[in-house]
Amino acid sequence: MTDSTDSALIEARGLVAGYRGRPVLGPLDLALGSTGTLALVGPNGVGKSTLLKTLCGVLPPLSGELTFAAKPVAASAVYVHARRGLVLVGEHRANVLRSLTVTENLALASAHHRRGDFDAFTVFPRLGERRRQQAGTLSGGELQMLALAMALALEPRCLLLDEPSAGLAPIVLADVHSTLNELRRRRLCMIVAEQRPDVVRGLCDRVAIVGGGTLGYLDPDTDLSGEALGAAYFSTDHTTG
Ligand SMILES: Nc1ncnc2c1ncn2[C@@H]1O[C@H](COP(=O)(O)OP(=O)(O)OP(=O)(O)O)[C@@H](O)[C@H]1O
Repeated sequence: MTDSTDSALIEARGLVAGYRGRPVLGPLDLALGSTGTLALVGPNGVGKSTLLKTLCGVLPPLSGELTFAAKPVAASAVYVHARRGLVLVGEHRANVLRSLTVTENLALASAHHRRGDFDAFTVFPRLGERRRQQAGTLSGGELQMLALAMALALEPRCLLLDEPSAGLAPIVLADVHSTLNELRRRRLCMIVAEQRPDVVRGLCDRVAIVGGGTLGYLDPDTDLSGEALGAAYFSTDHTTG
């Protein structure tokens, strides 16, 4: 189930994640190649966000080793990791500055843009229609699109997404889902944390249930509907992957 560690873009060994010395998750191992996609599913409070924040260097690990592109991920500001291509879109879209317009937010993100050929308004035409609107007045779906567009402007090598479905109506969610599918087709490395397994169905080549302080890997063809997921959770070998 584990990608070859030789080619791992992001790799954790004996990683323990938590806050102020108190573990939430771990020790766990994780290795994902440069075109790998991994879904982390599980209910509220099991540690999905904690793991994403730790993997992207926002939250220092309590112990263990963590590398990105074969270099240690040291605790430092988000932009330092983003410059290396490790980009988190957090649950509360904190990368979006609410008092700035859509265009201004995209300009800020593009200031770090390496190639300059990412056109947010082609990928998200709806954002083009709202370009002069203050981000704080966007709908939940539009805000999610802006957060995603700003992350993509950084040309990530690995994109970490926390609850992309949060607060979205089904029709907007379909848009976000098709964007994520397109990113997968372009072979972007992604880790997507979701409470809703239906959101990640077909999106990732590996699926791990987060629970009991570690990850339990599932067959990607596993039925991820509610009851089946519960059964899988209890039958899964929660060993490291
Ligand atoms: N800043 C923090 N300080 C201390 N404990 C925290 C902090 N943030 C989260 N926790 C705790 O860590 C545990 C895991 O929370 P986390 O947000 O990672 O779970 P989650 O699986 O992402 O849940 P959700 O789906 O609700 O976002 C919870 O018990 C939570 O209370």
